[in-house]
Amino acid sequence: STFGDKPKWQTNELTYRIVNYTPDLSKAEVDTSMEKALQVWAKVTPLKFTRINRGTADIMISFGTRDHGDGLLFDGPQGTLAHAFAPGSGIGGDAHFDDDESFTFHSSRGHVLFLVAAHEFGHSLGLSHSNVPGALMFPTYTFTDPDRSPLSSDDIEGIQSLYG
Ligand SMILES: O=C1CC=C(NS(=O)(=O)c2ccc(-c3ccccc3)cc2)CC1=O
Ligand SMILES: [Zn+2]
Repeated sequence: STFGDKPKWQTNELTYRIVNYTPDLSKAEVDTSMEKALQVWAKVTPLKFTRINRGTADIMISFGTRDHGDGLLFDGPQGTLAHAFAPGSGIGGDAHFDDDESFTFHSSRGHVLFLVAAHEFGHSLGLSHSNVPGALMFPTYTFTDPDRSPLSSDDIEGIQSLYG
């Protein structure tokens, strides 16, 4: 049935594009953060992510502030760090990061871009929030060692229920 089904991608081959960059990190650090964040999900599903550098990708990744063109305004420093859209055409799957925030590469001061992106890409793939504290899809940010997978068993069960 179509009613009530959580939206998901109808293919396992997805493209992404990093449309612009934040001054907080080097270009290479942003590229690495996004690649690692997608790999978190690719490791536990049949999903494959391919980067494109022009044109329209399934997951368009961009940094912006305040009114950045999707009608959902960012709120300046603190508050919302990012948002992402559930699977679908057009803006579906896209992830936007609030450039009034200070993102960091791996220190526990500031928000680790890799962790925020991994959470947002959970939404881009069709996940909603988890009620398990410490889960990657829990609504509040918690710093975890970026050298380890941030996925809890609840996150893995959630994504495998969609793309197992
Ligand atoms: O669904 C929502 C709505 C509210 C959001 N608030 S946020 O941008 O401040 C945010 C909060 C927590 C995270 C997060 C949670 C767990 C691990 C890593 C990041 C990411 C963004 C972001 C979000 O994804
Ligand atoms: Zn969220």
